[in-house]
Amino acid sequence: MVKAVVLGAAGGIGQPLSLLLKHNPLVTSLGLYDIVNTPGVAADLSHISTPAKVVGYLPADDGLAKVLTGADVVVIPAGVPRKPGMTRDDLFKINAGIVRDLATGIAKNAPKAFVLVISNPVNSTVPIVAEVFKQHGVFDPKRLFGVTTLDVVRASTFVAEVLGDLSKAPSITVPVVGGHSGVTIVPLLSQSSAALPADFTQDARVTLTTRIQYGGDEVVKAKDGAGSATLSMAYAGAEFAEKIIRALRGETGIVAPSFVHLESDPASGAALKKEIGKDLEYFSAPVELGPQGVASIKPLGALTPYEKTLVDAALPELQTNIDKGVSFISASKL
Ligand SMILES: NC(=O)c1ccc[n+]([C@@H]2O[C@H](COP(=O)([O-])OP(=O)(O)OC[C@H]3O[C@@H](n4cnc5c(N)ncnc54)[C@H](O)[C@@H]3O)[C@@H](O)[C@H]2O)c1
Ligand SMILES: O=C(O)C[C@H](O)C(=O)O
Repeated sequence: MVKAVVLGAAGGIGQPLSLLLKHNPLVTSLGLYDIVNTPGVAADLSHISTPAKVVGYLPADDGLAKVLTGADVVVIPAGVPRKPGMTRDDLFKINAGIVRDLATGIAKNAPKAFVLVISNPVNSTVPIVAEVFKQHGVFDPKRLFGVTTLDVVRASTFVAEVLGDLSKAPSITVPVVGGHSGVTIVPLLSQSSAALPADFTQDARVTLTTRIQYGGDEVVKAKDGAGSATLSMAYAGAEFAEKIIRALRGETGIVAPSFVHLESDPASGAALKKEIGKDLEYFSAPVELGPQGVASIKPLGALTPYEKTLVDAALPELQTNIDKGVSFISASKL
């Protein structure tokens, strides 16, 4: 029995993500929460002939507490998306408070749930959730994940495009590490499971790396004011949620990159800090998942000199983003 909950379920990501979770036979109960429209979304999804029982709540009548009760996995895509010209950090002003309030609800009603944060800026919203949990005395770093899967999905697709064969995309894996914004997104193309062409130049590698780093901007620009990636994000979020669900059901050997607290597995987290040469609290790295959440954080492995410069360039911005999330909660009255 697995109860999955989507907070922000009526939004651009929330609706297709809820559809994909309803389609997943491992989900037996699906709770939807938003400040608008969840009864309609829930009624619609509830007619689909798959096992999950669907319920939808609004804030009235303690809806947040009700939807979270019994949750095993909580996915958070609530918050505003970017418009052209904005950075993810520009969303902090609105989304930080939304994520803080939802995290407070989780801390009170589902403190043992696995929490998957999609709301941007992920590099700051994940620390916000952690700090709220700490203030409520329920923080378990193993159970908190920033969802960076869309970067991994993009990297697989773009490498398959370079190889001229999109049918390879589902089987290509490229670790993408660091964080989830601009320069903090670091694709390790040298570790792609499908080798790039032998004549692939350094210029082409830089272009491909930049495309992965700024894939989000490509969508924001194409949507021209109507938001950011929703459908590809729903796909990526559902893929990551399924990995989490399989791990919590006892399946072993599942590895996926995610933005995690480096104390989630102290030994491998300390080794990663040494590898990157900085005492960061959070970093996105390939994580081995287990029934308790983070089982271990994998090393980045051998990097090319170019990839090393990318990691070095990511570190100061990551530190700033993390500090911003942490200070937001230390300055907030919960
Ligand atoms: N991690 C990633 O890779 C990634 C990818 C794409 C988008 N995002 C982020 O996901 C977020 C959502 O994007 P979207 O396109 O779905 O936006 P959207 O505006 O379409 O949907 C957001 C939903 O959140 C709801 N919401 C707002 N405040 C809420 C609250 N307090 N409680 C519950 N629900 C609330 C809104 O009513 C809306 O339905 C944005 O912050 C966006 O930047 C992250
Ligand atoms: O680009 C955005 O603002 C949304 C998301 O983070 C993405 O990578 O598509």
